[in-house]
Amino acid sequence: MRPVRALISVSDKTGIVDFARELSNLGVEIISTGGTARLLKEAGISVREISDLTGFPEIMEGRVKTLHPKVHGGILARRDKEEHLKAMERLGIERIDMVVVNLYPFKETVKKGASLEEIIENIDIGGPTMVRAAAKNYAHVAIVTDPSDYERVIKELKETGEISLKTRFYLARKAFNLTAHYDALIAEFLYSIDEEGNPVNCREMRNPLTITFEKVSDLRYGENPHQRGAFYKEVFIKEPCVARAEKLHGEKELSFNNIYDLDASFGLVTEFDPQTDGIACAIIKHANPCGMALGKTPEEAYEKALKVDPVSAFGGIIAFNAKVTPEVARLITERFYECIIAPDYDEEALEILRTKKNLRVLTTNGLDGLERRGVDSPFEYRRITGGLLVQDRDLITVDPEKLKVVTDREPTEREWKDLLFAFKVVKWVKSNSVVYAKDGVAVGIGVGQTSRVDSARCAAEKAKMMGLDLQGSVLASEAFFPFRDSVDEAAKVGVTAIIQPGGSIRDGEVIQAANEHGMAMVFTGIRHFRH
Ligand SMILES: NC(=O)c1ncn([C@@H]2O[C@H](COP(=O)(O)O)[C@@H](O)[C@H]2O)c1NC=O
Repeated sequence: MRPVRALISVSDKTGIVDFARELSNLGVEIISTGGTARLLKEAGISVREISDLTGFPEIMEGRVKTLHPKVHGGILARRDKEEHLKAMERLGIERIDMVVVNLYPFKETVKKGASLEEIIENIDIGGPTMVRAAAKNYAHVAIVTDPSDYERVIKELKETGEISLKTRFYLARKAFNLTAHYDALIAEFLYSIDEEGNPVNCREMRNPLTITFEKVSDLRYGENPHQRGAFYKEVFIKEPCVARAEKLHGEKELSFNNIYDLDASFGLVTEFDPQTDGIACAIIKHANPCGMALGKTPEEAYEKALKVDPVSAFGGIIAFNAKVTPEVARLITERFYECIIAPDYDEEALEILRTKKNLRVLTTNGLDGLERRGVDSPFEYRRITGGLLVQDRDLITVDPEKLKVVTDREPTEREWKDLLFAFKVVKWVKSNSVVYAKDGVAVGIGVGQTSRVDSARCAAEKAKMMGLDLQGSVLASEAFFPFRDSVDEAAKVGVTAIIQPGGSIRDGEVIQAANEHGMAMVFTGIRHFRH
């Protein structure tokens, strides 16, 4: 296809002057809208105003400028159909062979926190209509939506005098991907507010579901080297998180597994408020913590976390809920870790960490309070073959007022502290999970066994191997105990208090076991399965 006429209407004017000049020099007539036409004319390019083509002025502050049969007839006409060509001739419709459009900056307008009125005005109507029309008619028309394609188009035109079907198809696919993304963003925004523009705190599980993401980068591979991988992020996410994190050091790219583990590590440490709960350090392997502790300083939290399982910690991911200090940075560089993530770093700490070539250092540039988490990203998505499971993120926190002591004995103050700590940690351990805790350290972490009692046994075994004493520890279970066996196991190693959701038909038996062992037991009424 050799283009005779191009319609140019762009919001992002990057590179448009050079592109239009090249087209014009190649003999293509340029038609353009308001601001674009002005810019091109100022650059000395010969431009015909859209109103000259339509015979109709731009109206309603630009709400209607290209929405006209003379525009859409010129784009949509099939050049291989007699009837279409006759209609063009009869109605004086001129062919438009190339459409160069990019859309009103809806995303940017939302992101800058503009008023609802301004956001609505930035929903482009004329642009997507032309983009879709031209993309539909890719057999005859070229649709250019991305400034990074200008060079390719000009090169092809100069070399062959035409834009090939292959290129037109490439451009058309890209164009529909753009309008789909654009409309998905509009829908996403509208589902996040009420009719007056106030944020809604519970979003609908809509049908159909259109979700859209922006590509952050390609990855070297997926979970395994034979799987391809890429990393995408939500467009409107403001919450400090891994998807928005900034890499401060480390040449090596983050891998698929690194990103997944970083997410688990940051999720776990941000369960804890550094001001009220203390400084949290988590060491993660394969999305499970192999070390987790609270401390008064990052170095104290780190040293305690490391003791939980220094063998597994090798090559792990470390996270903090507070600023990384030079003291802890020094300790970290003594061992091999893949990545570290924290809300902030001391300058000197960064310098120390930078001496480790392969360590990737990430910052989330801050920390949201728990109450803000999930506001702009409320859902969790899990793919199954041929489908998608959607659920609210597991953001519930235990309300101490609603906890129920079910045993004869109440937990002591020290036990209470550890119980609440352990229940937050166990939420981030793959089910079936149990966590033994003592003085703010997860001294035994029972990960992902198919029976709860196995998790309890494995964690106790491991603690023993690591020389950690479970005497006087507490135990948290992410789901109820179906039998009394785990309670008996816990008693054997010296557990004195247990926290669990409750709700089993054998709760009576389980409570009786706890009473027999002189333990305190607390029901949360909240289950935290994690698959
Ligand atoms: N209303 C219309 O008919 C219309 N036609 C094109 N636009 C958009 O107007 C923008 C360009 O405007 P200008 O050339 O005035 O700077 C482009 O992003 C284009 O997608 C329109 N704007 C919005 O719907």
